[in-house]
This record gives sequence, C-alpha cells and structure tokens, in this order.
Amino acid sequence: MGTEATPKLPIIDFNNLNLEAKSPNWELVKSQVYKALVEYGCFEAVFDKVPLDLRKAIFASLQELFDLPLETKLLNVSKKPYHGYVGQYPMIPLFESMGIDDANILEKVDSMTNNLWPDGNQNFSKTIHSFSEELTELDQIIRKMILESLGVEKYLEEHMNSTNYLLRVMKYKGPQTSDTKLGLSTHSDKNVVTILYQNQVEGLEVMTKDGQWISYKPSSSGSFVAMIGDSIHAWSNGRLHSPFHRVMMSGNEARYSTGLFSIPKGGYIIKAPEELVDEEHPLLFRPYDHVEFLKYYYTEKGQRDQFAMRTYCGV
Ligand SMILES: O=C(O)CCC(=O)C(=O)O
Ligand SMILES: [Fe+2]
Repeated sequence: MGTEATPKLPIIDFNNLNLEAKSPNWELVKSQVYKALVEYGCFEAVFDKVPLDLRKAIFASLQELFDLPLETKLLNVSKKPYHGYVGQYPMIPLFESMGIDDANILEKVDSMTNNLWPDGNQNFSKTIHSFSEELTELDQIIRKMILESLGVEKYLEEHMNSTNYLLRVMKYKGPQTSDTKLGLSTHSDKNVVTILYQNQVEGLEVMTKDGQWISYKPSSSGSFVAMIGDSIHAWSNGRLHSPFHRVMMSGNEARYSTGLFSIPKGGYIIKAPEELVDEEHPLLFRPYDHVEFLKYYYTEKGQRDQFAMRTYCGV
C-alpha cells in the first residue's frame, strides 16, 4: 500500500487582483478557482482586503453578542428558518447562531443592532457591516470567475441581482473533553457561495468527493473558506461540486465563526443556462425556486435527506 497524503483544501491568493482588466493574474486565479470548485467545491481564500483590526474586532463583537442574556438573543427573530437565533438543539447542544439579513446594508445592520441594544451599539454595527461589505467583494469576484469559466458571463448581471446576503454568526461551546463532539451536523449548503471565517479554534471538516474528511487549518488570519452551495451545483448543471461539511469540537475553548451567504431571492427561478445543457451533459435539476425548495428542506423528512435537492427537483 502506498502512503496516501492527507488531503488538504487548495489555497488561492486573492491579493493584488486587478479587477478592471482581464489581467494574467485574474486568469490564473480564475483557473485555480474553477479547478478547486470542480474537485472540492471549496478552497481557502487568502484575502487581506479585510484589515487586521477588523479581523480581530469581529470576534470581540461576536463574543459581546453571544454573551447577551438568552431572552435578548431570542429577539433576533426571522420569518426565514436559520436567519434568526437558533440554539440549544438537543442533537447539537454546543451550537448557537444568529443571523443578520442584508448585512452589507448599514441601515439593516443598525436595525438588528438596535433591536438587541435599545441604547444602540455603533461599534457592533460598524464592525458587522464593514466586515460583510468587504466579503461581498470576495463573493462577487468568485461568482464572476465561475461564470467566466463556464463561458456564460452574459448572465452575470442577472445572476448577481438574483441574490441577497445573510451574515450568520456562530458560537460553538468547547465540549470540555479531549474527545471530539459534533458541533454542527454534516450538510451541504443550499445557497450560492458561502464565505466562512473562524477564530483560532479549529473544527471545520470538508468531505472530498471520495468520502475522506479534510480537517481545515487556516494558513493565516487572512484566510477564509469559500464554498459552493447546492444552488450553484444545480445552476452549473452539476459541474461544480457542493461539498458535505460539518464542525467537530474538542477542548475547552469556544469557537466563533461567521458565514457570509449569498442566497437566491424567492421568486427567482434557478435554471441551468442552455449553454450548459447538451447530449453529453443532460439537465440534472428541473428549474426551481430556492424559497419553495427550502419549504421541503426544512420539513422533518427534508432535514434527514442529505440529497434534498436531488429529491426535490432532480431529473
Ligand atoms: O462554523 C463553520 O465553520 C461552518 C458553518 C456552516 O457550515 C454553516 O453555517 O453552514
Ligand atoms: Fe455549511
């Protein structure tokens, strides 16, 4: 038997990208992004555009938020599942999360903040908003690179306009044991692109196509994880992989993480462009509305279904 190397997520450097021109560097990074998303559905993005003080401030803000009394955290409500406060699930007791819809729009962040801190909390609002705003740029670079790689950039404007952003912030309590405990169950994301960021406590694991778990270890504090959701898997007619992932926790320290999710708007029909469907690539998913799909996904059956998208609209 040969010694198989432990699999590792590809690392892609997004610094010094010339966004205006189709520079050689843009083309190089684009080919790395496409290859990583076909093979892993996921990569580590080194993106120093988010300044160091903001990278530190975000975790201080998260701690301040999760330290609020439970009755205050419960004020973070949303009609959309998983966009408001969740926690104390019997199956995953370590996990707690809150959501900020349209976190790239200052007024929206302010209204969420004022709901939790009636006297206001400028510092919190500013941190969440600036952080989200910087990361929407990375989301848009990645999506532009995807459409260009697929040769369908003529849909770029429609594609970009078809989504909103949600910043979800998470806390995983340390299980106080050296054994590993489940922090967040195995799932694939349902949205377009997810950009994850975490404090110094590791725990994210991403499954390769052949079923091996990769334990993610950021190579710098300017490292983010970019991941594809099922909606781009469907839209790309299966070309891009949407990976299973989970969070495993050990030790005493709390893990704080953030996820910026680009999410298809309700009423928008996700449909693979005709350029991506031919005899060799028959249509894999019927056109669908993301919000309608979530109604199935959040049923008891849908929650147990690891291939919910296939069940819902697979051809
Ligand atoms: O906390 C993390 O790093 C992962 C969170 C995640 O997978 C999710 O929120 O969908
Ligand atoms: Fe996820």
